Amino acid sequence: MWDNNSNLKKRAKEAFVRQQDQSDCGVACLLSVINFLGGTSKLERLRELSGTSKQGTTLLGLYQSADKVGLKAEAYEADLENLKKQTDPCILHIVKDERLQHYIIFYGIKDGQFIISDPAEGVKLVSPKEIEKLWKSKALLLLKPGEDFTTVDEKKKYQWQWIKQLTKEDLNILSLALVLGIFVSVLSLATAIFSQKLIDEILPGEDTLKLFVGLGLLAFLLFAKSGLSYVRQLFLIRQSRDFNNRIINTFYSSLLKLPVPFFFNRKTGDLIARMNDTRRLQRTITYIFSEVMIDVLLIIVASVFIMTYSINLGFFVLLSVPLFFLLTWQYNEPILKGQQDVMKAHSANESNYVDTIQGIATIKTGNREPFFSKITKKIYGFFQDQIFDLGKVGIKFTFWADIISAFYMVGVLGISSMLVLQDELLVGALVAIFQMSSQLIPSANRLALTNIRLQEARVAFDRMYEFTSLEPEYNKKPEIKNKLENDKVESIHVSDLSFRFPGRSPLLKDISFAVEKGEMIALLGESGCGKTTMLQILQRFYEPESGSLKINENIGWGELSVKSWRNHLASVPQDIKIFSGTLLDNICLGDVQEEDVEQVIEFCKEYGFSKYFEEFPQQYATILGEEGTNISGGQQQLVALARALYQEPDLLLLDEATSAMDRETEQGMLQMLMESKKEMGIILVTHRIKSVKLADRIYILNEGKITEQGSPQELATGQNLFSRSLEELSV
Ligand SMILES: Nc1ncnc2c1ncn2[C@@H]1O[C@H](COP(=O)(O)OP(=O)(O)OP(=O)(O)O)[C@@H](O)[C@H]1O
Repeated sequence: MWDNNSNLKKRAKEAFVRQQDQSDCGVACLLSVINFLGGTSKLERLRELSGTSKQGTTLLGLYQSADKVGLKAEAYEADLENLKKQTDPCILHIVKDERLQHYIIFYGIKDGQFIISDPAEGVKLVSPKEIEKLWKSKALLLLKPGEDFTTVDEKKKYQWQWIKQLTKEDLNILSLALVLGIFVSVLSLATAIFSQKLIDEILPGEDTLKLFVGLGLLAFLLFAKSGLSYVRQLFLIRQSRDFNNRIINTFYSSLLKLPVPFFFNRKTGDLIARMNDTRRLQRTITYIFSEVMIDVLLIIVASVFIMTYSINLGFFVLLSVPLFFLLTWQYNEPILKGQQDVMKAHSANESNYVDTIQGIATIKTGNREPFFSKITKKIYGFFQDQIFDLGKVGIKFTFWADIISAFYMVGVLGISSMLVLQDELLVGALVAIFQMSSQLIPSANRLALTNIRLQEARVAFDRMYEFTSLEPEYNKKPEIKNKLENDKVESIHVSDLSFRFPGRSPLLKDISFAVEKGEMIALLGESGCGKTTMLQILQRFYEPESGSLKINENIGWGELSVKSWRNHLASVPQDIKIFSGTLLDNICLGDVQEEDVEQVIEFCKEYGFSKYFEEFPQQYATILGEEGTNISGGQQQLVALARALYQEPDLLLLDEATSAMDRETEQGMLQMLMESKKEMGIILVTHRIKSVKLADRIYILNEGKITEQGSPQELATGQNLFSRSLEELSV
């Protein structure tokens, strides 16, 4: 037991996360516990994993999200005596002020008092009596680190490996750029040295020959500097291009491997903003690898050079450099916070653009342009305010950096002038020292800003890494062998399948149904009863909570990889996506080769699509999507149906796939499907009773369960949704 553990309260305080609003108390508790155990996560992610809504989080939602972040969670009902004995943090479900549902954390006991972390108030000691009063439900969630729990240190290690992997190919080119940079910096000191020789030796000696030789040498060095600088810049932009290509490709391809719900729950604008953030990463990497060394060298070389004229002056120069670092240290926090705020506001702004442009028709029909303009103005205004605030911090920083530079330049000039007056320094040397000092200041300034640059890149990197570190759906079970490689799916049997969205009550309960090749079955049910979700589970977008699915009666679902399973099915969803490209591209969804053209045209003729597609302005070459012709909802469904059938699936999932078609087209397509089903099994989800009537079997879903099943003839005589809809149809 943690009795009298004085360190515990301190650790609890360090780990404390304050709730942002009342609905957040559960996830704030969870994040505090994660911090306490040495891990790391984000409120946003926990909110999503736990299904936190405006009403808050259920204990079940917390349990499920804890499991997903690698914690071992156990839910109990306990009493005060059991609680006292706990040696791991526990989230308690309490009722505050007799009405408010709330979560708090119990960490342990100190001097007979309970160490409690309340996300609304902070860490405090509470008497057993008070706990008894608050903790009426006696429900607690015990949390321990599980096998998959990643600590901050481990995360850093993975991040470092990721960065190393990404920059491995750049090291050669960056090293070359570095070497060239060193030459360029040393050569840029040539002017200063020549000025000194000119003023102190050549001009007083009136030696014209020496003057021309000197000028020639200077010209040569300056030309060499320009040439080397040119080559170095070329190297750097090449590295920048290659690095950006590499990082975006890596980021984007790992993004596409993430499970579908990830995209359902994210704003497109936020993803785009994060991709744009990669440039910050590239700039910092280039700077760290190629310029930091140059700045360090320039400061050392210039200081040593100044020391050769005057030791004291050299020390003065060297000692002034830390002042820039001191200043940066002072401004580190506000600049970092400002950068984070700007990045967040940038994401929100991009998301708003995507949202409003995608919803333009709804906005216009409702004459809501003024409202959305106002919202956009506000969001953009907020984004600009964040840039402004960061700019203000930047200006203040620059102001103080200028003051330090002025102090430094006056100091250098003052000391060297005194040395000239005391005949310890020649005027030419003074000019050279002044020139070198002027070159040294920007280097010292840049060097001092390294930490801020690093932090900025770290924020951008963290935002990217958050996504790239998520588990891709394909890799979940890499050892799986594809048992179905050359075989076709002849039948599927779903048994006792249950499913719920994180933190929500069960949506599908013990669902069982079957479909065989040559059959069309229909799922019928009220809106929101889970039909679309069932089809999404079949596509393996979501994992069911329990139940099984057998393919061809003997292959378990888990014995197939997600990828190979999807090779056997095709779907027409409710929301159809038409991609930018020709009609042909949209049907093939891949590299269209010359031989495919004939094949697609033949396929469309055979399946009865050609009479619709030949009416398109350029027939199969008609450009569709964002940059092309807009097509009607019914035409979009025709394209999507052709796309699905062209894949020759064994299982076809149709979710309101003909709802926007005219009666005649719909009848034609249903007829075609009735003929095609000999090659596949079809699952139809529709509210259209005329289509349902064509099914071989109907499954009626009600309140998450299949309440009735049978052929249309069998169900028509009973009392159910199908028979009632039939009656309405005949009225
Ligand atoms: N990603 C999600 N997270 C949480 N709840 C969700 C999510 N997607 C859907 N739901 C909820 O699940 C329920 C079932 O949705 P689903 O789309 O499966 O219904 P449906 O039967 O297909 O409805 P319709 O006939 O209107 O198409 C709905 O209440 C919906 O709000």
